[in-house]
Amino acid sequence: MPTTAAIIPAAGSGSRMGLDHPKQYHLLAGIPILVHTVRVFTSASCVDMIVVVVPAERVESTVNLMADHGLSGANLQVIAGGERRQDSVKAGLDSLNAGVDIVLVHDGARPLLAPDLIDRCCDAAIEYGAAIAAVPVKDTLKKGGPGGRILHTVDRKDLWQAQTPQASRLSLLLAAYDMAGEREVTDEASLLELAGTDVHLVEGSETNIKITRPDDLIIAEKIMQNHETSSEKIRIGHGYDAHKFASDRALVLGGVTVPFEMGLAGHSDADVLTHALCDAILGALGAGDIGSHFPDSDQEFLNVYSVTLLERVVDIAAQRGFVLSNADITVVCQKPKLAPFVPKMKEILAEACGVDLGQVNVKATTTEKMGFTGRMEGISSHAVVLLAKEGNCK
Ligand SMILES: Nc1ccn([C@@H]2O[C@H](COP(=O)(O)OP(=O)(O)OP(=O)(O)O)[C@@H](O)[C@H]2O)c(=O)n1
Ligand SMILES: C[C@](O)(CO)[C@H](O)COP(=O)(O)O
Repeated sequence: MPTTAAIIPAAGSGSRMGLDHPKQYHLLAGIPILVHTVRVFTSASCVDMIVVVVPAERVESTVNLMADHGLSGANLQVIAGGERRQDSVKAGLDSLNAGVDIVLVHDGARPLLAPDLIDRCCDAAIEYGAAIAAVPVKDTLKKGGPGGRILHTVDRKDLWQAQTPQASRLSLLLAAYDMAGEREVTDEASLLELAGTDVHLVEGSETNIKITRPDDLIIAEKIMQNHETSSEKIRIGHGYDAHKFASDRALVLGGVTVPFEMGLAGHSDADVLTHALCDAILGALGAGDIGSHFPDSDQEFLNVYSVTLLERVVDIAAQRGFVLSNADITVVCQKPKLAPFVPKMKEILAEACGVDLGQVNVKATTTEKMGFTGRMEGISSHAVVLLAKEGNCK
């Protein structure tokens, strides 16, 4: 298979959207538009590498943003764009190594493309040299003149509205750029046509919209709701943690200080039950674990009340549009007996997660003196959670 690179131009200012930030960073269903777009390309089997082209001042923050959403690695590069879309695309082309055969250019502001459209554009570029996504014009078109007067009607027969991806052999697009010089274009096909390259049409979709004006966000939200697969509506996660007993510590479990002659060792308050719940939520999000978000090398978290960490984890989920549907936690503890404290634990954890009491369950068990917990070396805990997209959890 030819080596294929995707270039995602996302360095625009989004002036027509009228936001105080570039539209490609605006949240769509709780996730930045650009993250949605890049995610589709990371799942495309024909794409070997992705170059995201962003405003120069946002390169570093975009790298972090992608990593926060589990998008990182040698095959995902973020580089600075240029003044015009075509300059940003050229910056992407210049970043590619000579081994790339096919290049797909796709607007970062088009997050709703279907993965199969990427494959079809790629296949067409391999077959014909160049191909773009497009949809047949369905409205009657008018040429407007001064004062909004109609000059004439444009025959819409055989007219197509160009979209992206716009795909071609890398060599053809580089040659087209060389030939075009400073000519202003609004898509790659224009350059290829000017260079005499036959460009083929691949039927796209009306849902592959470019988010350009405020109304487009309303349309995109609705399309996203219909697109969301079950994995984007609900997410399951598991968390596990264990801590050793320590004589000079308080025993904190589920946010409750439990009277006992020993506590648990740890950088924080070592609340093993709450840590397992944090890891289950982060696991459901694909967002790492408690150690990656609250490192035990950071003085900020020395002896921290772990329920405050849980609140921050719940915020991370909320930023991605997820709320806790329910949690089931099992703490494995030979001694002390925890049953009297379970109701308070549930109350504290439910409040921290912003859910009803019935959505958080806490169970305590011994191991009949088997294993490290049975030998009173420490306490462990498992947690399982179900997260749901806002509006889908009841
Ligand atoms: N200098 C530029 C201008 C645009 N783009 C990208 O090209 C795509 C399509 O451009 P458009 O929708 O016009 O985005 P903006 O230029 O940001 O919008 P506006 O024209 O409203 O300012 C977008 O993903 C945009 O980020 C880019 O990478 N570099
Ligand atoms: C490339 C494109 O999306 C095809 O429709 C369109 O030309 C981009 O235009 P913009 O003004 O840069 O959004």
